[in-house]
Amino acid sequence: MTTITLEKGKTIKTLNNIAESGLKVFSKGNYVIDNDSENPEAIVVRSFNMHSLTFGDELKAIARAGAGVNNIPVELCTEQGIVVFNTPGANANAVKEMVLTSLMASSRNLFAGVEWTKSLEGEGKQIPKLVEAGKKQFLGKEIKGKTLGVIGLGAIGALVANDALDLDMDVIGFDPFISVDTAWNLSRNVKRAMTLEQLFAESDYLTVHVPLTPDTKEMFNQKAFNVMKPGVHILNFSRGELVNEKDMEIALENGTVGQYITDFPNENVLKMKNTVPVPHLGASTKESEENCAIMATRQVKEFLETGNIRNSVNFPNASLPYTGKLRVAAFHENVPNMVGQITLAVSSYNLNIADMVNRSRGGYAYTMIDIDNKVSGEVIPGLENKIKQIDGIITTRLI
Ligand SMILES: NC(=O)c1ccc[n+]([C@@H]2O[C@H](COP(=O)([O-])OP(=O)(O)OC[C@H]3O[C@@H](n4cnc5c(N)ncnc54)[C@H](O)[C@@H]3O)[C@@H](O)[C@H]2O)c1
Ligand SMILES: O=C(O)CC[C@@H](O)C(=O)O
Repeated sequence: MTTITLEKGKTIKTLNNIAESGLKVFSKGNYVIDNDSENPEAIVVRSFNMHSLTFGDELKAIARAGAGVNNIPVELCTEQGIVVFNTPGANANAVKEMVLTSLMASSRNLFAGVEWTKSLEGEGKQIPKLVEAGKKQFLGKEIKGKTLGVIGLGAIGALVANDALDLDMDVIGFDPFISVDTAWNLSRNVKRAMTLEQLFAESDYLTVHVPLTPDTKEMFNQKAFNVMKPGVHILNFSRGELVNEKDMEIALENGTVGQYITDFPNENVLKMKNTVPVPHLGASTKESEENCAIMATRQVKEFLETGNIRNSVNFPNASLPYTGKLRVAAFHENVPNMVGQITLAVSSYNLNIADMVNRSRGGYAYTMIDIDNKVSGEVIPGLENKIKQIDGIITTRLI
């Protein structure tokens, strides 16, 4: 356990191995990293499943050093006013490199070939002869000129799609919610599929880069396999639950799916034919772990120290330049007259507003108000309590 203690500290807990360069972010300021804490102010996590945890009343933020947040009870956090961050794009290059490596290696039957070669240990001088005789069982396919279907054109999918074009593949993509930023970065040579079925029908290789949501869960199922080209290779570096395992097992047995390369092995997956189980290595590079950890911890630190929110998956993003004067930060229901009531509470203490921001997201909103005056210590708890009593306020901080 790493412990960095300065005077009275804000407690940060980590639930997975977080790169030291990220934790160093907390060495400036009053922070204690205590992985045994029952009531931390912030948690930094990677893949640890947080669904059965209960959260202490000090918890203000959870930062996922990575992309997928399906291991975090995001809705519950929102209801409790806990901001959840992730680190968009910070591990995208690592995953892209892993996808392209696996695409080529599996197409050349490299994994199965190497495994077979190792089984020849003990055959002594016969090995070269056995290799030449046995290699025909691993005859591969070149990816050049074949079609790669990319589902989800976000940070990872767009990188994969662009680089696959450079490998002389034809690329077809499907993403009904593509962001403007990604659309700008995507090569115009990536063909747009209008439906998932069209993409399934045209692809020799499929790679999936979508979050796990109720909409995407088990998107690879019998119905999908029915329209795919026989022998298609499927790469899943997103989440295991995107695949209906029973249907995948049958599709592998009858050759509808030629190979299934997955970063999410389990007991069933390990029993399936023609499967390449990878131990969740997609984002496991030094560079990616550092990028994610630094981005996650910086976002948490900024939020705790200034209230500013960047890259939240449940709160609206909102920031104001921090002047060091008193700031009110309130998370509340997105209903009429909340800002009016908060500013009324502020003016009841005869305080002047220097700056403010109010942003909403779905049924919730976040308001930050900067006070112009020097505020005495006694005013702060009174003002905080007054704001907390407003109907619809979920959490309030005076920073
Ligand atoms: N194996 C690993 O180590 C690893 C690492 C990083 C991310 N991931 C997984 O990959 C996922 C994608 O990561 P990212 O960084 O590219 O995320 P991202 O948010 O940048 O991109 C996701 C894309 O999926 C699209 N999308 C959402 N629903 C869709 C649907 N129904 N059909 C088609 N497209 C849809 C979105 O519009 C978005 O463009 C993550 O959610 C995570 O589960 C795994
Ligand atoms: O932390 C990891 O190693 C994996 C991260 C990955 O699954 C993600 O969603 O970003």
